[in-house]
Amino acid sequence: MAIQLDVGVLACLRSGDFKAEVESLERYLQVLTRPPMFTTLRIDRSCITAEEAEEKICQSLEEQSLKSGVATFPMFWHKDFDDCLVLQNRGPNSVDTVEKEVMVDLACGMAVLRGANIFIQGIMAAPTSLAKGDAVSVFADLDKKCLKGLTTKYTGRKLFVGNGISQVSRADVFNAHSESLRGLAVLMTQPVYEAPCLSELAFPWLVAQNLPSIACVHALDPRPGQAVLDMCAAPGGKTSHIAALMEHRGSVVALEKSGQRAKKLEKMGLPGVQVFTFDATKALSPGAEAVSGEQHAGPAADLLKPHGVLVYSTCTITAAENEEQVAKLLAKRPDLQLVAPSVQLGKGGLRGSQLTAEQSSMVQRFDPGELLSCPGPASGDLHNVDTIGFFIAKFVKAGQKEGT
Ligand SMILES: C[S@@+](CC[C@H](N)C(=O)[O-])C[C@H]1O[C@@H](n2cnc3c(N)ncnc32)[C@H](O)[C@@H]1O
Repeated sequence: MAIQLDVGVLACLRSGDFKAEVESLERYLQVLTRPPMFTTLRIDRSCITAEEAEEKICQSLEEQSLKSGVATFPMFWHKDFDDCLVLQNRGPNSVDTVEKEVMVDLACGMAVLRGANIFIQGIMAAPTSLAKGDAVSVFADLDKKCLKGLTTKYTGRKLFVGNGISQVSRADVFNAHSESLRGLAVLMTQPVYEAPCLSELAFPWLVAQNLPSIACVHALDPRPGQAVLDMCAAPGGKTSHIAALMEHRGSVVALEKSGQRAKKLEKMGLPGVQVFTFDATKALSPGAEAVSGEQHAGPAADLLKPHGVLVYSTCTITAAENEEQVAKLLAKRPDLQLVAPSVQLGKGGLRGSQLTAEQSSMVQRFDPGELLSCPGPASGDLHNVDTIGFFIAKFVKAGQKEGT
């Protein structure tokens, strides 16, 4: 698969003074055409020991491997985080297609690239002859144009994601009653990209989470008994990590402006976590006012107590949402000091941003485009770079009193 820019736009950029920008854009487009080559699992070490967790995960991966025939995955503990297991994915494999084709929707296709099997609701089209036990080739509908229930081969743009064994007939899929809609439809036996199937690792003490999100909560470094405010909480990956590092002792207030997402988070029943449907930009101390267009670090600084720690993070790599927000906050709030996290995995800030060299060295920018830079990251560090795009900045508030 390749992502292509409009030829006219590209020619225009190349003809101008944008050579570096075009090169960097092309690097991103290459990286974005494949899934990350690592899966990271966060373990709530307040519930289980490292040895027990590792044993149970290995056992589950071996069971998956026996079912699907896909070999199990090399696994190691992240050297900086004792609650993070890293699994090495594989691919792209060269896989020959078979005659029967099953089309799946784009979201389902993307999940298959990250190790999932196919459930009935993801299927868009299948041949009329499809029977349980058939070998099938699975394609993702790239343009969302495949008609549900199509009986002929789809001829639009499609991405081959691998082969599998159908667990259902066509009638099972398209005449399905609502209760059977959740069933397994295709067990992937020859995926183009191989990764552990996360739905099969359903342990209460395990969360599949991107490495930068894990690094973000470690930068905050919450301790038992403290009080923490999570201002954009759902689906709750970081909230649950905060609660785990606090060993579920202390108080975590989780704000989420979407009622539906807040409800789901509340249903997780995390001990010590109070969930509120609330717009965090309105969570200001009396007398303070939100400035429109500013990110949540505006109000958060007001709410922070003296010596309190504020961690600002985004899952984007744009300077406008990252370095520029940090620079604005530092200019506006002399009581906030930018500090380096104890573990610095992400690279520093963008060159040429509004941050000084010293400030840049303290923020963490996770930028998958680095994978293709020259020289690239050392092979032992690939799992720290082959991640989603992310940004983390940590501040400490000045003050008289002790506390967090
Ligand atoms: C990227 S997700 C956050 C991921 C989350 N921190 C985690 O680690 O699982 C962003 C969430 O912030 C919520 N959100 C956006 N603006 C908000 C606001 N002003 N107040 C509260 N929540 C907000 C969105 O509804 C969405 O659920």
